Amino acid sequence: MTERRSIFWMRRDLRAHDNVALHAALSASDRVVCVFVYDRTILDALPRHDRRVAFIHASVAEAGADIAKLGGKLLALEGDPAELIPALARRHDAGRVFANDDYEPSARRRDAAIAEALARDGRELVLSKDQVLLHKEEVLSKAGTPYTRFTPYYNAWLQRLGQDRNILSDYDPAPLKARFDASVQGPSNISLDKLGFDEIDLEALSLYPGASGARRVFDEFTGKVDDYMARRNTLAVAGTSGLDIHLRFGTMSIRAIFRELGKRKDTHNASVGGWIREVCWREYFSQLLYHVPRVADGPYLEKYAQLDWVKGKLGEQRLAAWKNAATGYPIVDAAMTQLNTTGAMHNRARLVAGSFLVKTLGVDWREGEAYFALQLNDYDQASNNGNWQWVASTGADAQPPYRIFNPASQSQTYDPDAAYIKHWLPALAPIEARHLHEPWKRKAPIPDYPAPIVDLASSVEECKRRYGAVARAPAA
Ligand SMILES: Cc1cc2nc3c(=O)[nH]c(=O)nc-3n(C[C@H](O)[C@H](O)[C@H](O)COP(=O)(O)OP(=O)(O)OC[C@H]3O[C@@H](n4cnc5c(N)ncnc54)[C@H](O)[C@@H]3O)c2cc1C
Repeated sequence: MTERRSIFWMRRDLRAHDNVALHAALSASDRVVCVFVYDRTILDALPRHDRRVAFIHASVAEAGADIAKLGGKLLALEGDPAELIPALARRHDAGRVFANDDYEPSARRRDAAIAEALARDGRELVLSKDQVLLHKEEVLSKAGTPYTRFTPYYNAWLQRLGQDRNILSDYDPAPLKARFDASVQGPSNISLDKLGFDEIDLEALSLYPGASGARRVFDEFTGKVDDYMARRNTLAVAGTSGLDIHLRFGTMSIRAIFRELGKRKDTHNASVGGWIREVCWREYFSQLLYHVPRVADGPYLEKYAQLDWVKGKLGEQRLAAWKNAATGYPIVDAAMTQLNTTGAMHNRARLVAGSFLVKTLGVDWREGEAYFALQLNDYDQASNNGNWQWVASTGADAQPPYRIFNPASQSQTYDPDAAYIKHWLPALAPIEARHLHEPWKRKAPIPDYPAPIVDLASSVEECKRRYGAVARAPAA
């Protein structure tokens, strides 16, 4: 049955093409009003200079232009969606609001409130799967419970993908373009200045917004995907896809990515398979946050709530040194400099810097999680939380508690020539690489560079004591 009028509400799916909710709205309606809301309840907490807001702004502009090319219009609003969406539905007498599902606890609360407000007026919020290939109850164990270990989840996920090619369907809006409503009054975008944010030169940060940016990054990656497994851990090379921000904001459909990779004759080569496995971690953490939302506030393994973190003045000093790239461990300081200046950080560097904060400095992983949430261009609550809990050994299928990343050996293995360190800390360029892996072994201290803030050997003992105390504690 077609509705007279519907709303398509664009959120973390900043594209017109192959967008499930947009396609659902066009399929079910005579007229579709498209809207994006700059959500003040999220934006008000962000600093003025926020790379993600600039990326979203440019991507909304491109999505709006693409919708206009199809004969429609994207309306941009600013405020609280909990008020704006029901009001817009009333104004246009829309029976249904279509949007793509968001699995974060705060988004689910928002959507539940909006669904309730719409229902009071006899309207409906319709949510579709778009952000991931498989969601919610689609990958469950034989007992019907969510997976809390990655490998069985991955095997079941692969099997499910292999069984149903429709999962990769292309939701092309073009055949339905006559149903776009271009008559809606209001702006197609709002300037960054009016929103209270700075313009940012994204290209200088190698960030290319919108569907065109995603296409550019994807095409570049397909040219080098065969080397993914060989190069993905080398800190000084761009051996990974760089699709993170595009997956985060939906500037490219995950289905399109898989369709295109599937066209290759050698889909099963180790590098493509290895990359697909990494993408599965994203879906694993997404379903985990959906099924176990309490992980947003504390450890999945609840006994680790008792960990005796370094707190008070010492904890604050250590956290500040970590954030400010002043730990005296070049690999960690280079990683934090990359994050602070660009919003990006290599996955291996995230593991090293994360482990350093939690296991070497003894600071609560939630401090690191919160800092990454503020800084990362690709910040995604499920992936960030899941990875921090992996590093801290508190998560569902995390690394063992006594596995501690040694910053010196990580540096030697993944940045042997110290090229990554020297790139992000150019003042250290004249220093020999071996002294940058273990500066404390150098006869004279490195000029103008801090001494290590903790001794590595004692920090290992301290970490074992901290985790051991919980392991020995009687069950609650
Ligand atoms: C402490 C910590 C925090 C992290 N926080 C985030 C975050 O907020 N957002 C985020 O997208 N990733 C996060 N990651 C995972 C990973 O570092 C990034 O996804 C990756 O660096 C993105 O670069 P890429 O797109 O070039 O990766 P590629 O290696 O090309 O991987 C392709 C895609 O797979 C997904 N992926 C890869 N590795 C992981 C992983 N370990 N967990 C979940 N998804 C993964 C991402 O969507 C990524 O874009 C975090 C990792 C750590 C250790």
